[in-house]
Amino acid sequence: MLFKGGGLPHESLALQEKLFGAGPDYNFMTRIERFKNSLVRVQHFIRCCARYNLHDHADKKWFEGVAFPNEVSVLGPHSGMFIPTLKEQGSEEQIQKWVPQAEKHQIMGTYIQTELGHGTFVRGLETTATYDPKTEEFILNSPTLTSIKWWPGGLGRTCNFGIVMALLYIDGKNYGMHPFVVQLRSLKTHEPLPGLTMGDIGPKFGFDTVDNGYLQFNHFGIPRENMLMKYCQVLKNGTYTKQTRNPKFSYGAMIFVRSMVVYEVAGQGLAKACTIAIRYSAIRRQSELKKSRPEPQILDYQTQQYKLFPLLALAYAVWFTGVRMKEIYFMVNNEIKQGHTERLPELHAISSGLKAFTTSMASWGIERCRLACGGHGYSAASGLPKIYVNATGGCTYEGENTVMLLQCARFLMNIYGGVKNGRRPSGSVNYLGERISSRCTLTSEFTLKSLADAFKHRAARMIKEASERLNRLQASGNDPEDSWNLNSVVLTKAAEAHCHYYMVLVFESVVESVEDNCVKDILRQLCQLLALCGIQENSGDFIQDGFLNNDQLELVKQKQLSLLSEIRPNAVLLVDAFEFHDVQLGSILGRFDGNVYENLFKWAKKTPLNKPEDLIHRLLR
Ligand SMILES: CCCCCCCCCCCCCCCCCCCCCCC/C=C/C(=O)SCCNC(=O)CCNC(=O)[C@H](O)C(C)(C)COP(=O)(O)OP(=O)(O)OC[C@H]1O[C@@H](n2cnc3c(N)ncnc32)[C@H](O)[C@@H]1OP(=O)(O)O
Ligand SMILES: Cc1cc2nc3c(=O)[nH]c(=O)nc-3n(C[C@H](O)[C@H](O)[C@H](O)COP(=O)(O)OP(=O)(O)OC[C@H]3O[C@@H](n4cnc5c(N)ncnc54)[C@H](O)[C@@H]3O)c2cc1C
Repeated sequence: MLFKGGGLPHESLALQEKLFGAGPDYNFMTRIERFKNSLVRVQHFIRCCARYNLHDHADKKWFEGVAFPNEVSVLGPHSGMFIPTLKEQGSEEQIQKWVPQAEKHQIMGTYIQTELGHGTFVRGLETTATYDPKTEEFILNSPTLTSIKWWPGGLGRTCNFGIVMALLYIDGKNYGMHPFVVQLRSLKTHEPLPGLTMGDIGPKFGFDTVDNGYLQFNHFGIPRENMLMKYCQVLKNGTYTKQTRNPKFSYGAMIFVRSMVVYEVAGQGLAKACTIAIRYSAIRRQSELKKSRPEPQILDYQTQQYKLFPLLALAYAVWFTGVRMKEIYFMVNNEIKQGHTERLPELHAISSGLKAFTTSMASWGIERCRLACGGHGYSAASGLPKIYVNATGGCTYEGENTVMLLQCARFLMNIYGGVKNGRRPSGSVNYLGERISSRCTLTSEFTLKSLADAFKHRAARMIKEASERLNRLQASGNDPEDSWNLNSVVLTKAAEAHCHYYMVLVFESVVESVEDNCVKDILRQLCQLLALCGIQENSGDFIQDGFLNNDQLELVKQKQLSLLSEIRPNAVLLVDAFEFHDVQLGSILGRFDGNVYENLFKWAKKTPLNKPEDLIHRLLR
């Protein structure tokens, strides 16, 4: 792979610098300049992919990380949602019609589902697609103000196509949410087609380079052939047929992006923030550790290590978990394509849970990295603000995190209920079929197996207790919906415990798979630190049923602190191992050459506010 991170031929790095490194500074641009600059880079990116024959997905993703550092371009919704939905939900004929055009970027599409009044509650969406057998068209309409499509990336100014999720009506009957391919703009003038009102939704917390937009339909007709018909069809005479029992097949695009977000957003964002903060902490010297001795690297303060090394361990854990999540997605998706849908519920649950768990942890971790960098961490030059606003969007899009945890909890309750009725669970929930051992095997050795077993015990206990509490609530007269709501805090915590165990288990399996003993030992330290910090931060969960006692918790704390000094010698190497190019980091604090102060001063002098400007002089006179 030409551009794969790691062992890149030097000339390729020079190529990246030439192509994308020397451009205008993102931090000195207005929102409109950032958006326009992103479009220029999108065009350049597409031309470069063609010129250098970049078709390998990993190459394109790596190249994308250089072309759009810590930002989403309009290629995100196009390549991450529009094309995958066409491929997953379109008939062969529809795939042949639209996918080649989309892959050549002759059409640019987005995924249009959320409305002004609804995002989470998909069944509450109001946009209608009413079939007219006379014209053999679907008439798309926004019947209310709240039904205006709102948020889709690229919808404001860029995309000329979109997949619209709308309620299918035939002869007055509502068949539920279905996907429709809609041309939004003229391919000649790029003007919105008649019957469509479109625009950008305005400035946001981040995502400056994407024109998230709104779209209002006014009885807009599209051909019958534009409903994606892999799993269900509408015949010319209006007859509705379907080949799947599961109505959730149309929700497939969301599972795909959720599965990708774990690695692409949470994993990458936290790893970059750790790289910046740990490299800078090795450069920054401050205060006095010992009288009449030089100022120490701030990375030598135990408190600085305590801030950053658990996050480094978490970054490795999320990275490995994201890789595993992708593997599971593609494996189960292939099974589904062959008609085996048994694992779809588990895929939905684990992708929902891990997307929520890892984006929340990553957002929290990126902010702690900023805080660990003092004043310069608060400067845009650190790169950390941009990394944060880009990553934290992942807590909301593709399913708001609380809602996603509840979806995961719903699956866990189904599985746990099945176990009590004799069903044997498998896959990521197979442990729920085991008897919960109350015997804690943790010793001062803190083997990875004993640590993973502690997280298994915690998850199994919390899931069991959530289920029992749900039953008690119902037994005391609450209806199922109220019982669920009155139990939802407990349910989200049980889902988080499940995801936490899953992440520790993945990390343990990766460590055991490493053959090089030196690397194995270092990764084992990180996995131990991840687990010990998890136990300490959630100690109530581990002592509540007497699984751990105070003496064991004291051992946990001591081991945690001793690991900090054991990891210190390898900390910078461990972030260098992520192999982020300086252009991908977008950070003066995290530069590979460590030349921070000189470049910070150079950068500041270039800021537009330092350009001689009469108006400002007049204002200040
Ligand atoms: C830049 C690229 C350059 C080129 C590089 C090469 C490109 C290659 C391509 C690869 C690209 C990689 C992609 C990168 C990704 C990272 C980049 C990020 C960029 C992101 C930009 C932002 C994009 C954002 C998009 C959006 O936000 S789209 C809108 C998302 N909206 C939601 O998620 C809504 C959330 N709500 C819901 O999903 C549902 O309402 C609900 C699940 C909450 C409830 O649904 P419902 O009420 O219908 O269901 P119930 O709760 O009653 O449950 C009923 C049963 O159905 C099951 N269920 C529910 N959902 C699903 C599902 N999705 N699948 C399967 N089953 C599902 C429940 O489990 C219930 O089952 P049960 O009855 O058995 O319990
Ligand atoms: C950066 C970004 C990009 C986006 N891109 C797209 C896109 O390309 N295409 C697209 O269609 N959409 C897109 N979206 C929209 C996104 O999918 C929705 O914002 C998201 O699904 C959350 O839905 P909502 O806005 O309705 O939040 P709400 O659900 O209104 O969330 C508000 C609060 O209500 C709570 N809540 C809601 N329901 C429940 C429940 N059942 N139980 C407990 N609490 C609940 C939530 O937990 C949250 O705390 C994007 C959003 C963002 C921020």
